[in-house]
Amino acid sequence: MATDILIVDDEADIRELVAGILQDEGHGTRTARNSDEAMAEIAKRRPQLVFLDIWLQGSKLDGLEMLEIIHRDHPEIPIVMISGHGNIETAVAAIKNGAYDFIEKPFKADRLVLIAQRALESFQLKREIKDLKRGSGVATRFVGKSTVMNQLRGAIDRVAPTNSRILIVGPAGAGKELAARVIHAKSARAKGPFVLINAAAITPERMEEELFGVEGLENGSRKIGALEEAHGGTLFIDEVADMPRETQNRILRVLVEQTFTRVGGATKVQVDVRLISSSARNMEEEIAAGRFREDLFHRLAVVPVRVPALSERRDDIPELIDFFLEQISSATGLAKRKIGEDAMAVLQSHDWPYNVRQLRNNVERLMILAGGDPEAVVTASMLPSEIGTMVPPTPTGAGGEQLMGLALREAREIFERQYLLAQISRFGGNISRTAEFIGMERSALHRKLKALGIG
Ligand SMILES: Nc1ncnc2c1ncn2[C@@H]1O[C@H](COP(=O)(O)OP(=O)(O)OP(=O)(O)O)[C@@H](O)[C@H]1O
Repeated sequence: MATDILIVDDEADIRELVAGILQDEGHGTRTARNSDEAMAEIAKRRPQLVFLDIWLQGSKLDGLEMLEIIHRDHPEIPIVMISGHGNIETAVAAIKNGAYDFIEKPFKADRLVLIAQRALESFQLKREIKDLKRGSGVATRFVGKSTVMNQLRGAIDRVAPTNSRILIVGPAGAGKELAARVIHAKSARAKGPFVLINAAAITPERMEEELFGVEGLENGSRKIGALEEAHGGTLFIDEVADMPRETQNRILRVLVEQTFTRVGGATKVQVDVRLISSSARNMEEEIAAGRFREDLFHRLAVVPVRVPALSERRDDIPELIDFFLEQISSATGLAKRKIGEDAMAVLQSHDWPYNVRQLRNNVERLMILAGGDPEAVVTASMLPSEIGTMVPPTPTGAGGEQLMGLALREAREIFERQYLLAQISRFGGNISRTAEFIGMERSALHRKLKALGIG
């Protein structure tokens, strides 16, 4: 991810110099001349690092006052004070008040680059720690008060404390994995590991090694598999219907015999693992077609749990959107957005074939596309065409609004193009994975890319 450094200085020369040096190192920079501009930039998107001049001529707040506010609101952002010759004492005081470091004018490019590097690493570390701390909490927060969600919650509360094996069924992206995590978190195994293995993402050849581990590797070592890793906790097999027949046979044997051997080994391994599996496919059909063993199905689905499609609980959509705005904003620093009533109505009536994951991805996309103004309200006309109908600009006598509408549409296309290109490059050019991630069908993404003049 590109870095984002804010440089606050009243002297244009210094701003340009610092920005230039950092840009040469590949960093992204923004600049501000005074406290008002700086605060507006920070509100727009949380920077990863701030260079802050101690003396800010013609600014409402000086550097030390700003330090106090930024540090209070965003203690995780490192702030490097830029001090003039002779005010080292002030710079030292700034460090006592929470600044990360200071750099004295005139400075050498090398020192600036080094300080920036170190400060960015500190930011990254703090964020990772925060994510880790937050991880379990967020990952198990199950949003939604609709009747179907309350029923699901009730079912989860009943099955969680038991040790029964559970099969969670429901459409793609509806929250099956999340339900499994909630069950684990509410079980007596909560302090133990939660290990996930996705049967659809692993080749049949590797599946057994991943599940059971391997013995007798080249250097004589062994690798433990998911079953052993989950000892004392829960093993979640996602898309269990995609498990090859041979692996189904072995799993069944493990469930009957309660022990297994690693691939290439003879040692009998015994583990204490609760098995939760999930499937987006209709298991009865899989069994009828001979693709899934019926006896295994009955052993896995001691208790079946169904996660409803998003279209069965439209009442939950506003709360889910709020939750994702908050979650994405705190994870990425993007400004939260207000969703206008007309946009909310469209979002609530959309069918969401890829369910909550697709909704979440669209919220992220809107946050990126909404541009710089954090106060801007997302209207129905800003929604991507595959969700709402793109509302055509209101024709007026003078044609001004129409032109404005066209300009907006063009700007949105540019943003959208950038967004899609960024996602595609994130997945190494793999269109299928990109499509899955942003919750679009592959063919729809292709059409969209064509329409935007890409590929
Ligand atoms: N009720 C909910 N509250 C908050 N977040 C949710 C909820 N349901 C799903 N999510 C979020 O939506 C995304 C998709 O959910 P999840 O991965 O659990 O779906 P899934 O059914 O397992 O998907 P797949 O079938 O593709 O494996 C995740 O980011 C998850 O955290």
